Amino acid sequence: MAGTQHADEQRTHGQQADEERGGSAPVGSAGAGVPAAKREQHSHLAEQIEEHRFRYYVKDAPVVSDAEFDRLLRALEALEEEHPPLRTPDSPTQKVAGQYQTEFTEVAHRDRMLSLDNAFDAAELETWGDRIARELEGVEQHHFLCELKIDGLAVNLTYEHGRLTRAATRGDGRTGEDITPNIRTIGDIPERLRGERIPALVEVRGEVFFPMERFEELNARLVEAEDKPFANPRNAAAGSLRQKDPRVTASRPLHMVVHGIGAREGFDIDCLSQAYELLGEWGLPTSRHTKVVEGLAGVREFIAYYGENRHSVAHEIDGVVVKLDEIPLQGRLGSTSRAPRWAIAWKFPPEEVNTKLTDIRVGVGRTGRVTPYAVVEPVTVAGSEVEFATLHNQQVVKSKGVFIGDTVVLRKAGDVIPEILGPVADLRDGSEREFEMPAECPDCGTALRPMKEGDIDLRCPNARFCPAQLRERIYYLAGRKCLDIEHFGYVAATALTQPLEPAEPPLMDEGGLFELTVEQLLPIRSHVLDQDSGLPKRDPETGEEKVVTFFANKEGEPKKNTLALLENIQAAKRRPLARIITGLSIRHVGPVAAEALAREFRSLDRIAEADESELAAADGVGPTIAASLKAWFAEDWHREIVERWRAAGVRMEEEQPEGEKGPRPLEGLAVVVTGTLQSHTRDGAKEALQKVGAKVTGSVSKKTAFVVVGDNPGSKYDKAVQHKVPILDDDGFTVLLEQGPEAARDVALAPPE
Ligand SMILES: NC(=O)c1ccc[n+]([C@@H]2O[C@H](COP(=O)([O-])OP(=O)(O)OC[C@H]3O[C@@H](n4cnc5c(N)ncnc54)[C@H](O)[C@@H]3O)[C@@H](O)[C@H]2O)c1
Ligand SMILES: [Zn+2]
Repeated sequence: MAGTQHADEQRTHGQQADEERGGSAPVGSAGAGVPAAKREQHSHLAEQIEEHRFRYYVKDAPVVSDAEFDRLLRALEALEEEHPPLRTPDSPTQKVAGQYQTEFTEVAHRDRMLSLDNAFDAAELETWGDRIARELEGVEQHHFLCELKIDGLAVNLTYEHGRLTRAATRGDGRTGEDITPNIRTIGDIPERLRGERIPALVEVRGEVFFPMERFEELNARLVEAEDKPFANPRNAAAGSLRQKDPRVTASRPLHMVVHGIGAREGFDIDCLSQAYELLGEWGLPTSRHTKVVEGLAGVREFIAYYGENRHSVAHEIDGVVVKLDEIPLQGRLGSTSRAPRWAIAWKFPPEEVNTKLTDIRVGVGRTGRVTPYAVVEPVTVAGSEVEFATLHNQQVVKSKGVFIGDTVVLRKAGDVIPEILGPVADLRDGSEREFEMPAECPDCGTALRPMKEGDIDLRCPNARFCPAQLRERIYYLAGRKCLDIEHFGYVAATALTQPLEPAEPPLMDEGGLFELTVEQLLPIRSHVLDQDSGLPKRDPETGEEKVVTFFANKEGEPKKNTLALLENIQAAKRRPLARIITGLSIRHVGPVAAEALAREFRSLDRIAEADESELAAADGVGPTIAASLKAWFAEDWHREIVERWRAAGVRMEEEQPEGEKGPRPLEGLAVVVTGTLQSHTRDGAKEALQKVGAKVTGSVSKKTAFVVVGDNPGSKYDKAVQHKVPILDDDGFTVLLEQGPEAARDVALAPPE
């Protein structure tokens, strides 16, 4: 079947549908016989929908979420279902988007561009599948082509003899906007098709999208230029493509994925999936995530898979599109005025909602970092209720362009913490205000400041007495990454550091952790704080702040968990050294750095005594961590914590790992390895040295015991000569490992003349 023939047939189907509906509505008195209230409701809804479509398709700045828009459209459909005379051909339910006057030249599509019908649940998908089966009775076989639904905007690319001659938006499906110069700036889209069997004509349909990970950067640039930021990446895609000046489009990271074909000449093809293969060979960006399946079971499997793995794909997806793969069968099913009958869109639950940004507050973290966060009118998104969203720092608040009082687009994708995408700027009424970072710590009143020049983050410098910092440190210390103490969660950390009663908290800093007694715990009454905001949680019924006696039961006796908690705290003293180090909350010393420190120095005292260059030279440590360690140990109260822990019996030395308990003749010696050795790889040499107790460091100093040099040793060799450090070659290295330092010194190389 020739492509153009198929296109004509589709057009006829559409027109028929239009005419049928036109015939059923009495001309000049749309909705006659329908109660006036219903007619009014209908026209009000229709008006709202048209307004939203205009904002969405023309201004690229919708003011309601897609979910909200879909609700309105469904309400209109329900009304028309109830009162069919209301379903006139110009109803928004019967049209593809709509036709608007824009600054672009109008161009006709050779073949109509349609929208898609939706299936919102399994039953609707089933109904669609049944209908296909009914219509195709007698047909031996049909297949479903499953694709991802990309959240962008549809474009129609016309290729004539392999040359891109025109590109247009969807418009009302018959006529779109001419965006040819803009499309030419998109790198994914070839100017000329290459390869074989290039047809005389083909309309290629696809979705242009804006990658989520580049979105923040775009809005930051717009805000800086005092332009309006976009509310989400789909609007950014549409807004970037529909630019009068194609140079602006060229500056935006737009991409496209092919999802259909329209009119064609000299291009006969049986299946859409085969068409995609050819389009891919010609250099067009096709999707790797399509699949041809036989029955609805296969469709359901595809939907389930991408429902679970929605974020494993490079672009944002908002559903799955299922199409009949055989093109002649598509023609047989035809289309309505707005959507093909041979395809259906399965929508995933929305990840974006609109809500009000009621406030921006700041929270104080474990290291004193003060982080702004958004307080929003509670909304449910991706299955959970969201009240807060992180804003990272004052720079991020600025670059997102959001004001307090704005309606904002909030996104919660999978397990990721909720974030604010952007403001719905068109809804501003002038009462919104810009966020200002407070000058003082909200928990202790100390003046905030950056800790280093050039730091964006502001911190509360009152590390010792700031109650928020202590609470967060204690919570972290008891947590998974450190001491991993069961029954010691956020409520316990709050109760121990900032109780309502007694006036003096049992923990003034982390030093007292292992000395806690049951007598100290029983009288504690405290708030239950929300971990995201640090604010007291309230009783949903009375609205009062929740106060708990966390450790004692009604009789004032210790709860079972309280006793277990105390035991667990004692047991935690024997955790590996790296976990103890991590628990000290030293800046830049997370679990990985702590592992490195424990491995290289094997004792907390040696870390405290090491000088900065020695620390910096250790593998996995480096200058930033070294400086931070020095600064930490310089504080008296920090050293007091260590002493109290030592007295309580906390592990201060790394135990020798099993299997490494052999003799350690090089214990404490610093050795540098440089150049390529014949006998060992670099890592192998290091391991061999560490096994016998040596400390492998990265730079040569007076304290270096040996420098082992291979081929092409570089400057470390010169340094060794300069500091008169014994130099060993491959053979000398073997002597060092097998016979020890005395023997090695004897075979050290003579310094050069
Ligand atoms: N928030 C608002 O104010 C507002 C206003 C109007 C429309 N909308 C939103 O726009 C959407 C409705 O627009 P619609 O009529 O384009 O319908 P649709 O988005 O539900 O489906 C049709 C479109 O899906 C796209 N698509 C993506 N991947 C595809 C694939 N693999 N195969 C085929 N098509 C694919 C095409 O662009 C096609 O035109 C809804 O999500 C609606 O919520 C929102
Ligand atoms: Zn503070």
